[in-house]
Amino acid sequence: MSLPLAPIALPPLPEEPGPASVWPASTRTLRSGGTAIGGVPLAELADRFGTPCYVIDEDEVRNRARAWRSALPDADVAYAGKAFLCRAMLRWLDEEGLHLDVCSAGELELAAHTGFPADRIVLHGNAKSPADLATALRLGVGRIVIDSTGEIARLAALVPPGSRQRVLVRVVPGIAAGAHTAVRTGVEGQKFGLPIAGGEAEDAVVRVLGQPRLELVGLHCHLGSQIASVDPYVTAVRRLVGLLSRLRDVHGVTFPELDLGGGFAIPYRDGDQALDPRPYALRVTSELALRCAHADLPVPRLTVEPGRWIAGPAGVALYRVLAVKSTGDRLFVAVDGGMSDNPRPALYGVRYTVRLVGRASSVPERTMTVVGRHCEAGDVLAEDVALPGDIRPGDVLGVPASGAYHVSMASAYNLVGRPPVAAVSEGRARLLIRRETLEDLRVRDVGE
Ligand SMILES: Cc1ncc(COP(=O)(O)O)c(C=O)c1O
Ligand SMILES: N[C@@H](CCCC[NH3+])C(=O)O
Repeated sequence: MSLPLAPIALPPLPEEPGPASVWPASTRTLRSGGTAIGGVPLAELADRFGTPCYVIDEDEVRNRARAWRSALPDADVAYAGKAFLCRAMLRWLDEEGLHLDVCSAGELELAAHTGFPADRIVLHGNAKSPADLATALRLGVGRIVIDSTGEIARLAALVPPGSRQRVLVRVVPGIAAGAHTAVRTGVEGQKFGLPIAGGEAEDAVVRVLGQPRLELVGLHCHLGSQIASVDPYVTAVRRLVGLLSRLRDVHGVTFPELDLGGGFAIPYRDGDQALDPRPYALRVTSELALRCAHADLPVPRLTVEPGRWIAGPAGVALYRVLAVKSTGDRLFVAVDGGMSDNPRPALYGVRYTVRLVGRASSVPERTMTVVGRHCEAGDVLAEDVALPGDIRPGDVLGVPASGAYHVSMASAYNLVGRPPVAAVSEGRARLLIRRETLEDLRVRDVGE
């Protein structure tokens, strides 16, 4: 078991934050020409665990969790488990003092199983099942986020007599932010939350206040994902404080908490914009203090919910080249994974970085497209990337920024089996999640 690391000292904030790297901070180029992470050569990991394989740098996860905690020492930092969850990850987050955002009974049960404190868990979901709500109440989660009006009485009826469940109401502030329409949740016309503009948010607050078994502790909003600018969050603070002010004026209530969700951008390729927690913290907390002072409201305790920002840059996907093919004017490098372990290029058109990580090459680079092994022409992992011209079957390729929304969104497409996850730290590697075997897939098939 590794001990918690000493708190990292963050360097003073530069005027203009420099570009963030797409590789974990522990990445080194070895004398052999290969690449190591957490002190472990990636080629060694590919041999030991097979490919495709996901590698997660424990110290990178811990340092990124600490970056948010030290940027916002008076706030709660709730890691969004949907980005990537497993028992070891939960332990690291618990040791780093984070809270946890879950959106299903499955994520909740896993957290409970590892002993993650239930009062530090917040349950989300636009369509929570009876099992989600029952599990949340049985385990005693700290907060449940109300996402629709119909959910209010349904939840209240499940709360045992004599107790109260703390809840937040998720509101839609009418702010378009995020890298793709599929991940923009701050605007009206999508399935999450209750709009401020249409009055649905205020109506829900009034209904929750009418339920003695629910304790409304504040508002929640989540604008979307891959947001690189602090501006939309500052606008969200203004709109949410505007609603808080109205709720106090009209209904005589004030709340102790405000949850601004996550969505903080990371780079996938050199030059991509990333969100830095320090300017976020500075601008969001000063805007909140200012707006609350103007409205004569108590300043609520802030919660943020980073998922991708903590897990994404800590993960590297490893693939082995199976085929190299030139057709027309295009050069394709086909690897042994693809859209079943990384659906993100197909879903959102995301562009990734790829590096030859197992050996050196002095052959000049050529532009090629790295594709997966699945039965779709759209199974492209990285379009038009520069790789050494002598790439050949057997080579190991590494794809950084793969720690969030890959393994957690992996599928059984073509029955290839989901990849394993190995953790690296201080020169050691250990398996966290084993590969899904053909036997695992077969045992679910119980009919004739
Ligand atoms: C409610 C909520 N909080 C937090 C997150 C985490 O988002 P991200 O991983 O982009 O930080 C999500 C997913 O977008 C979400 O739906
Ligand atoms: N799954 C998305 C983002 C949505 C996050 C959950 N609300 C991604 O891969 O980027």
